[in-house]
Amino acid sequence: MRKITIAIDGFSSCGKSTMAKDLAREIGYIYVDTGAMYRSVTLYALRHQLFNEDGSVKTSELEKEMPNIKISFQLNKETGRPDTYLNGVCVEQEIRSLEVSSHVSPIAAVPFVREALVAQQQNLGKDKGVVMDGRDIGTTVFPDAELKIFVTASSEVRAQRRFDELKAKGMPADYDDIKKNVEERDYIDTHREVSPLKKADDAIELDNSKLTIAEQKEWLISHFNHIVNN
Ligand SMILES: Nc1ncnc2c1ncn2[C@@H]1O[C@H](COP(=O)(O)OP(=O)(O)OP(=O)(O)O)[C@@H](O)[C@H]1O
Ligand SMILES: Nc1ccn([C@@H]2O[C@H](COP(=O)(O)O)[C@@H](O)[C@H]2O)c(=O)n1
Repeated sequence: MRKITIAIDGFSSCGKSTMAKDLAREIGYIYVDTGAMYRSVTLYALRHQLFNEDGSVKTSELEKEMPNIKISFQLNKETGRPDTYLNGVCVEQEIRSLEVSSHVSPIAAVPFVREALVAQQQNLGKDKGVVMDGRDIGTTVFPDAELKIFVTASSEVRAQRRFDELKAKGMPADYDDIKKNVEERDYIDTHREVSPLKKADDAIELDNSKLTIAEQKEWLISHFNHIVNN
């Protein structure tokens, strides 16, 4: 069966990576979480004091540090999913913290950061057979992707899902803080100058507010089958 490129974009915490991971596992494709890459640069910047007091990025310092930031993925045999590594150390937990979530969108708006990560993403997907999720996969990273999905859900639903997830993991969570973070990231991601979050003209939109995880997986597999069988 021919291999294709699948781009899943959308708003924060709407279920993109859940959909992308489920599909990749089902069809035997590589899964790439591009948000994890922006989060890793953010973690590095936090650890190296590369933010100003007001939360803006110390861009010239960060630019000098970019050659020292190496991001990679390794399959976790227990979860069956790729873990994110920053300079050879697994940072899968740390990059999901609210502190990283609160600083990531300004980092992702920096043009040289995007340029470096987009080049790496294009390289990871150059042989097709990849499901990649993010904000600009269908518009910038792989504008020729055969299947493009744009996922949405209300901010209340998204915050509630994230809140439930953190609670289930026994982690501290405040619904209002999470909702505020989700909305702030959406605003910065849709308003930045370089590759703002937007639906590609040829993307299929899915509002999954009222869908279960199983239903959205079935919906996505049917779109995949339609493309590869026609
Ligand atoms: N249809 C759904 N119904 C209920 N919960 C869902 C659904 N889809 C995803 N979730 C849950 O919502 C949470 C956020 O999902 P996920 O991490 O996949 O979102 P995301 O869009 O990749 O987020 P981010 O942009 O922050 O990386 C997870 O706890 C996930 O299990
Ligand atoms: N292709 C992408 C992916 C992510 N971002 C930025 O990273 C943030 C975190 O992404 P998550 O998917 O893990 O939530 C996100 O809010 C964006 O600022 C991006 O710009 N482009």
